[in-house]
Amino acid sequence: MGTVRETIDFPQDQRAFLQPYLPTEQNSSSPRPFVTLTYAASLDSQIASAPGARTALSGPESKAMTHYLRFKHDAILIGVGTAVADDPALNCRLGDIQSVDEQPRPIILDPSGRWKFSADSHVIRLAKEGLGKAPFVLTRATQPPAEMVALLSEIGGKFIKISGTVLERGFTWEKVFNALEHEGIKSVMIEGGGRVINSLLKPENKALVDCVIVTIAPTWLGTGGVVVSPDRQFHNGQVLPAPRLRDTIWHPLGEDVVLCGRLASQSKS
Ligand SMILES: NC(=O)c1ccc[n+]([C@@H]2O[C@H](COP(=O)([O-])OP(=O)(O)OC[C@H]3O[C@@H](n4cnc5c(N)ncnc54)[C@H](O)[C@@H]3O)[C@@H](O)[C@H]2O)c1
Ligand SMILES: Nc1nc(=O)c(N)c(NC[C@H](O)[C@H](O)[C@H](O)COP(=O)(O)O)[nH]1
Repeated sequence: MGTVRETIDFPQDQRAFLQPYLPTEQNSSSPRPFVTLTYAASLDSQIASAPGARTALSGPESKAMTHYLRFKHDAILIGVGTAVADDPALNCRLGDIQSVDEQPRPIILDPSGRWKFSADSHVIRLAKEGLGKAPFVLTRATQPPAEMVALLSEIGGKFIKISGTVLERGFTWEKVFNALEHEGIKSVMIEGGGRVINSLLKPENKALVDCVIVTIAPTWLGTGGVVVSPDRQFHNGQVLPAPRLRDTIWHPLGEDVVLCGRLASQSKS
């Protein structure tokens, strides 16, 4: 049975506040992709009610905004924890989309082959039906399983091998962005999950992030969920400055508030 084609509307008159935070043509001449870090959090800074639990936090208006962001980026990137927990679609369901060429490319960071996708996985099904692009899976494996290689290649996706050192069982971000640049990807929105977000907020990585867009939902999830709270960093016994946003806008959207800001240049101070 085919997938029901859902169409989401993000009204034109609500789009303007995001404009200063979106990738532009000027950015596209930069050697590395424009990076937007975006997620939805509860009032207790949690993005899921438990590790591995898919948790809807965004209301319909901010969900529509996320689809607009997907429309404005060349790629959507998630960690394997999110791929396994959410079986996400990773496509844009905005009415603006005219053809699959306008869809963002799903990128999954899966160093050790935890994501056991099949023809039934949401993102694969959508790509088969022309409702999204096929994923690129970043891996450390020299020989990923042949049936997965075949499934991806049938729909225009692939495994991309990232070699060299790995950071806390993850890839170094420079290598990830180099790989995306090599694929001609000029802008990427990083949607999570917890480990990916907390890693990007570390002092050594935060200069790689151009904009941060957080949806804050008016709810508390309670202890035990997936928390956005980067480790406190020390240097010579001193606590390093905590990440902080500048150029902020707080924009109410439905019952949520959307916080936009920038991290990058602050890390140089
Ligand atoms: N509310 C939201 O906006 C939102 C968004 C995305 C995910 N989520 C939730 O987050 C949860 C998953 O989060 P998680 O922390 O378990 O997994 P994750 O999605 O952050 O994936 C982490 C994995 O990615 C891989 N990885 C590769 N390079 C990495 C790097 N440089 N840094 C960090 N990881 C790297 C590692 O294998 C690591 O274990 C799920 O419950 C999902 O529903 C919520
Ligand atoms: N903006 C946002 N609000 C949420 O309430 C929520 N849970 C996510 N989560 C992001 C994560 O990347 C999910 O995996 C995708 O939101 C899956 O969504 P799709 O199936 O692709 O529509 N993101």
